[in-house]
Amino acid sequence: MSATRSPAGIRLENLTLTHGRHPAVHHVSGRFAPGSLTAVVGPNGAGKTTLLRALAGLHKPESGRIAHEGTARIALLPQLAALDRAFPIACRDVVMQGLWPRLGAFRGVPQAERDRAARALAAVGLSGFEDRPVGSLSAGQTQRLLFARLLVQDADILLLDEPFNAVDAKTSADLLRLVREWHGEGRTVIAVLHDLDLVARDFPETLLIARDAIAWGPTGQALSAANRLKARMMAEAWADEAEHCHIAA
Ligand SMILES: Nc1ncnc2c1ncn2[C@@H]1O[C@H](COP(=O)(O)OP(=O)(O)OP(=O)(O)O)[C@@H](O)[C@H]1O
Repeated sequence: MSATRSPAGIRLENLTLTHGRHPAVHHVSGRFAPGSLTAVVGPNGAGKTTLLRALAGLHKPESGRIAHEGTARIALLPQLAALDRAFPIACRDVVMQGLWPRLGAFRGVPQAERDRAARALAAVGLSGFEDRPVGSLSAGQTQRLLFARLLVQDADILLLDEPFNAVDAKTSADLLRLVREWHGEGRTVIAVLHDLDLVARDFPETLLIARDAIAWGPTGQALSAANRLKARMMAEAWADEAEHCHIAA
């Protein structure tokens, strides 16, 4: 990835996201500062994936706004389960998908870009996997592959949805090293995570969400016992059939 970065932050202005009539993210305001490394945590169903998809431009706000500070290339690492591993596609071609926004899906790929894909596979420890069908990979190898696809996108803002889910300690450490490198290069990294120990150790900023933003700021403060309890209670207070803007009793 290239070393020089233009500052790329994102502001949420009273952002509400819904699925049908269900609120998934509710009147959230705040800022992912340029170059920040933020964990998004919260109970199941708290709206974390929906928020990430909205930041990637894949989910339209019901109300409020997502304001980008600066011109940024954004890349999303979806949850591992979102990848169709039964589809017969080789690892090289999965990595190449990361080049589509720049090269188009159906154009020939220049040798330089093929080399870049090979380097990305090597960087995640998958040298020699170019022709392997994706369905033959273990969960950890598949997550490495998705990181290689992210690498070739050379994005200013990286959105990671449970990047260390279903991977062992070695893979997790290797991928975390990449995340730290991206942060060190001035990229803005936003990751949905469930492992609070990892968050406390490696993520300086945290957004604790339970549809509403419970806390957003330095991780030590955001993850206080009081805030975590509040997040649990808020998650229980939101019924799935709740009307937009109403908390069920
Ligand atoms: N496509 C969809 N259609 C209808 N409702 C949805 C859809 N996707 C998510 N939801 C609902 O929106 C709410 C938030 O879901 P989301 O996946 O964003 O939560 P999450 O915090 O990422 O959860 P988890 O930690 O379990 O992955 C949930 O109530 C969920 O059922």
